[in-house]
Amino acid sequence: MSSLIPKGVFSCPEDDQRIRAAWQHFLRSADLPGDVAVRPPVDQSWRRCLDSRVDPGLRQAPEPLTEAQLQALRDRYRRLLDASAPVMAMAHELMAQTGNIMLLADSEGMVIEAGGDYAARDRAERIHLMPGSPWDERLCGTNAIGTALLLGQPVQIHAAEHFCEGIKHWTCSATVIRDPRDGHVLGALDVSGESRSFSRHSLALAVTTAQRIESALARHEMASRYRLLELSVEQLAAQRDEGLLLFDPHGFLVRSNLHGPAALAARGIDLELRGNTRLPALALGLEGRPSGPLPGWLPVDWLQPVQSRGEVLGTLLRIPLPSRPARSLAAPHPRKSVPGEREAGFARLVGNSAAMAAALRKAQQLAGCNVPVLLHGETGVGKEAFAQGIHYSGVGREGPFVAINCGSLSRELLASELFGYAEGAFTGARRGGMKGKIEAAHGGTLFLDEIGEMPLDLQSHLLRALEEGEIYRLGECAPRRVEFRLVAATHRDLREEVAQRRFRQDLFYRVAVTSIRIPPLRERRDDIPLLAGHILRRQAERHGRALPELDPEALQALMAHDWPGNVRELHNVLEGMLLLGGCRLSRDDLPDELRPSAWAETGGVEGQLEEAEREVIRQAVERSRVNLTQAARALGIAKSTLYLRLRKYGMFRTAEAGGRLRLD
Ligand SMILES: Nc1ncnc2c1ncn2[C@@H]1O[C@H](COP(=O)(O)OP(=O)(O)OP(=O)(O)O)[C@@H](O)[C@H]1O
Repeated sequence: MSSLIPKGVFSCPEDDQRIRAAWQHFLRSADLPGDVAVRPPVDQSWRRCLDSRVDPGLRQAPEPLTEAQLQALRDRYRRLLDASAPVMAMAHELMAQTGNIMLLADSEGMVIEAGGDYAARDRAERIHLMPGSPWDERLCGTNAIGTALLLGQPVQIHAAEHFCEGIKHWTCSATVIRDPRDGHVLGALDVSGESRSFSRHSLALAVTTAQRIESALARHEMASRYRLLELSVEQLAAQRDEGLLLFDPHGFLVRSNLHGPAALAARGIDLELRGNTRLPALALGLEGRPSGPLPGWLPVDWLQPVQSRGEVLGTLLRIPLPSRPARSLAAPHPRKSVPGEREAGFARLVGNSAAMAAALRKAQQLAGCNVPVLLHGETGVGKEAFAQGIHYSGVGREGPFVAINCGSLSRELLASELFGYAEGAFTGARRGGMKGKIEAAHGGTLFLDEIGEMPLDLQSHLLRALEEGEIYRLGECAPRRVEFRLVAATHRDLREEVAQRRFRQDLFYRVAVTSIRIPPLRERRDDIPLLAGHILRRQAERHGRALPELDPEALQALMAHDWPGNVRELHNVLEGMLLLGGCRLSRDDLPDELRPSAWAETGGVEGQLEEAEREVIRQAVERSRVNLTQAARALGIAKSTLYLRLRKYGMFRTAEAGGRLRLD
């Protein structure tokens, strides 16, 4: 991301005359007069211009590219152009009649896009400040685009500060645009106008616009990584004896399967698997093929493009383990689970609804693949139960399962719980220090509940633990090796948290791409009968009670409820009913919030009156043992009215043993 505006980058138009005189002196003697303060970035740039023999009498930048050449350049910079299109369009509108233009340049200073005031654009074209023209400092002397690119920071160049005569009636502010993945400079954003339009704010505008472009780039990047992983996850999860490394279209490593490090080591390939590992040869060219010569150790038939609808989104590098012959790339054999089969770790998760089946299928698929998994869902939907399922069905099932909730601890406590501490690290620290949860999860799974609540600085330490496989206990200088699988959970939208800068983007990439949404109970009401039966059986056993029968009316109420607390709430309700009710659990045994008033959706006073009426009618009918003439008389209403009311409230008059009413 662009840094904040450093000191000394603003021009002082009131010094313009003196700076022009200093420039003339500089051209004569190759040095500045002692009494004029030319700002350091300008002074240094003039000296570079002299060294590069830039012609100070230049009246304009070199001739622009032809239309075809410019188009080819723009194709190369498609990603940057797409990310900046909305802000350039806005600049066009906002800068109308301000005398200012906005320019986007590539990393060499070649202008690739322009927007803003039309009249100013016409005047800018006279000095070739336009798409297709190069504004490299070595060609055009001191200028905001070229100088910002050389310095890698924002800079304002006003009037006489420009090195070449023909540009001295312009004022320009520019900053660099960096690639959010690794911070390398992608290009520059410039705001320019004739010198009378000078404003200090132009530089602020350039910096904020560049930041918006960087954010857009990061969002695009996140979305395409998401797609790439979605497309490759089945292959990465498959239990095959080969190393699989997934690379994005720019040649950055996205993921490795479990055998990746072993396959590299077995073949003596020296490639460290870290978050920013890059194989430049795997950067894809325009036609979706690797753009550079492959390293000697990499035969072309190890490469498999990952495609969607004809577009190549990345590359899967498949490294056969030396003992086995390489398999045909065309015939991958992903491990398939038998339909309906539920792996051991997931056996205690109940539910056959389509939504639950989809979540379970994905969890079983990811369990076999050593990637972090993010579980997304409301409270009580079963995130921890899923995490355990993934652990007990995964490769580390023999190791420990360690859970910690990031939302329930203060920052300090969470830090020491996660990373542990050395003896004497702080007052009250235990003698001998303490092992943290990450170390405790070594060889197994760490379940980080509510990861979205983790403070930003701890997120960096967690990322390091994931990427480098080492942690430092608080107060210790030597790292400790840790190897664990991360399963994280959150109820938050982590993309939004990243956008709001409350969650680190690199950690998001690491954990959120392989995510599973666990649907809330209200989206899978079909599961409630099965779940209710399962919970009642378990609780009856636990409390040494006979298994009670659940009245259909009560079940219907359970199915109609919205369950803000999801399965946990259902569990608590049923346990309470079991302990307080008899051998048949009816609607009367339901807690108040699930009684008819809560499931009748009318709500408010009207709803409550109706509920009261319904209850009076029910009692009268039951007391009369479903003799409706007698019940109507007891209620003081006509029998026909009673019929209408019974229909309205969904009661029908078939009496069960004991004369109870049931819902229609
Ligand atoms: N599909 C299911 N089948 C059986 N039991 C379930 C299921 N889903 C959840 N449970 C049970 O519901 C209770 C709550 O589940 P769990 O603690 O996993 O939820 P959670 O999403 O992690 O909750 P929180 O967000 O509050 O931490 C547990 O007792 C769990 O065993």
